[in-house]
Amino acid sequence: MSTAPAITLKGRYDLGGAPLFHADLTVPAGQWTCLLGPSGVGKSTVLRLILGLETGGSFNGTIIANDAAPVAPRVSYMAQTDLLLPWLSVAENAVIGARLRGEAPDMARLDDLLDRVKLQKHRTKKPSALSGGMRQRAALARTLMEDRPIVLLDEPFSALDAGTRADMQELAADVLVGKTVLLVTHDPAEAARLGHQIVLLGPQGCTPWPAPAAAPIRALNDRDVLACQTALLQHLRGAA
Ligand SMILES: Nc1ncnc2c1ncn2[C@@H]1O[C@H](COP(=O)(O)OP(=O)(O)OP(=O)(O)O)[C@@H](O)[C@H]1O
Repeated sequence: MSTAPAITLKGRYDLGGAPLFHADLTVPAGQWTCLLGPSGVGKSTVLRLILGLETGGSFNGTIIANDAAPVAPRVSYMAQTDLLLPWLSVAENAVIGARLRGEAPDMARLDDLLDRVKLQKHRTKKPSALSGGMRQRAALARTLMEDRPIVLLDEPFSALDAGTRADMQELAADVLVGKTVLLVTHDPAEAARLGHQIVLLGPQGCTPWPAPAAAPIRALNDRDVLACQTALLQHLRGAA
């Protein structure tokens, strides 16, 4: 798999004939960038634009990787909705990418990931037999099965209880070392823990927010993490 590139998205996005946001976002190579902002500002749209998916609006600008190769074919994407296929089991859903490409799935990797997302004993169940948090972990396993250099995550831990959320953050940070990751989140604590870079998206553009100095993934009780999440929450409350 190719080296993780940096990605730059620059331009204006219009929805229904009016501008929704201006963006000048650089996602550094091999690092986590956490994107926050009010509901409806366009965070998921940014991910869909990078993927080249339909958004309902129009983008006038550029999305480029610093190695000049196309971005979309190198992306692994976890959407806000789990997009699990209801007729497949947890394990079959997790390897759907390889199956669709006509490749043999890496079964050792699958076993390891199902252990780590705590779904090993549920691997033969269909999505309808899972809780919301279990479904989200199944979708996370499917995303992590794809060994892609660019990973786009749209609120991937939002349905998880607090303890499992912390565990899954640590799993994702471990598995995605060296990848270029763009994480959309509403959780200031998550951004303070995971982000090499934290960016706030507003109608006028992207504003960097200072991340704690230590390298991610940071301890939950790290003093700088706590200070960062508190300041970020205060700012977001003020901006809402
Ligand atoms: N397919 C679509 N067609 C038309 N409008 C859309 C479509 N998808 C999203 N929108 C609109 O685009 C705007 C931005 O949506 P988006 O989902 O990107 O916001 P967001 O910042 O991710 O919100 P949230 O934090 O609530 O998930 C919203 O006004 C939404 O209603």
